[in-house]
Amino acid sequence: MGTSTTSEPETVIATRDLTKRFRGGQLAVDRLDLTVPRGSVFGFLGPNGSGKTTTIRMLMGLIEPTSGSTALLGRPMPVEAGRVLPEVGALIEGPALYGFLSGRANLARIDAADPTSEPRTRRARVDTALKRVGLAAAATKKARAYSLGMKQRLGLAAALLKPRSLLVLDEPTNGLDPQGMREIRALIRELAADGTTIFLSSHLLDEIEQVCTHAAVMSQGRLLTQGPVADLAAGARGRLVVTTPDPGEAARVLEVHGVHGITVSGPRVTGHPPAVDPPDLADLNAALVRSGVRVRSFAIEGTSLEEAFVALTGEGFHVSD
Ligand SMILES: Nc1ncnc2c1ncn2[C@@H]1O[C@H](COP(=O)(O)OP(=O)(O)OP(=O)(O)O)[C@@H](O)[C@H]1O
Repeated sequence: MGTSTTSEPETVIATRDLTKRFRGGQLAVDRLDLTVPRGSVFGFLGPNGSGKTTTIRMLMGLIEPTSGSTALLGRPMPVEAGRVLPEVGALIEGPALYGFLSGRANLARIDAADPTSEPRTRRARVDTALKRVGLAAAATKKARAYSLGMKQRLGLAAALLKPRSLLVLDEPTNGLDPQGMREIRALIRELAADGTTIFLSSHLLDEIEQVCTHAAVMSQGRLLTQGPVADLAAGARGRLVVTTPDPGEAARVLEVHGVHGITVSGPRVTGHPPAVDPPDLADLNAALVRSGVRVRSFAIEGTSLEEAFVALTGEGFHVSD
């Protein structure tokens, strides 16, 4: 399923200087240049309030940008929305479902609302979509009896009633328990394996690392970086972790030697090594020992996206769930 554009553009989402300033003056998205390659699972990462939902709403033509431009599937939006949007499935801010209807009846209603969908093949389309998301057995249950994860899967099924080139999912695992999250992530991987480009927002770094091939990192409406996840994570230097019975002195010595963002928790002192590539860790260790710090362990931990984020912003990736 998936690709039905004739032109098959290599870039499925491209924004240039995309900006949204709300009426109150809030600059939610600031000159965003996003490039989402075809076939990617693209994670749009950022803490709460960093502008992800606003961007997605602009991409889908739900709100107007203040300035800048957007192209979906190689076509300018919103002027070509009529041609583009049928190829784009979206799940934004949770699916709108009727609790008193079954999962199947909900999908049938959504399908019927699409003037281009053929009524005679509706049942087959709905059943295929239900099967796709693993809800065939629960098809006749009322939607209000569905778990949050099942509701989310039903929302995805709605987005999959037609073959799509692109799926845009806003925080698809938000509010789900770990099992629900695993199910949605597995489904995203399956859809991607079929060739659908998937653009998903998340405030969860590990989620992006688990499912995405590419990512863009947002902070306060601005794009910090974008590219293949492996490249972003490789750019991080990792966190220095020292365990010692002398944490105060260790912190002082490390700071003098250019380690920044130091935190002390019991015997554990962590921080970011100086931006020398590669940092001379042997010298750092020797400096500690010279100052009489008793070093029990000295290691670099994790070169994850989280470290990349910290390195880019100089701050932790704090989010309120
Ligand atoms: N309709 C609106 N009017 C005014 N300000 C808004 C509006 N919608 C969002 N904002 C502001 O724009 C900024 C970005 O919000 P947005 O919802 O896009 O962020 P987000 O990264 O999606 O965060 P979350 O994960 O919490 O939804 C925030 O400061 C928010 O308060």
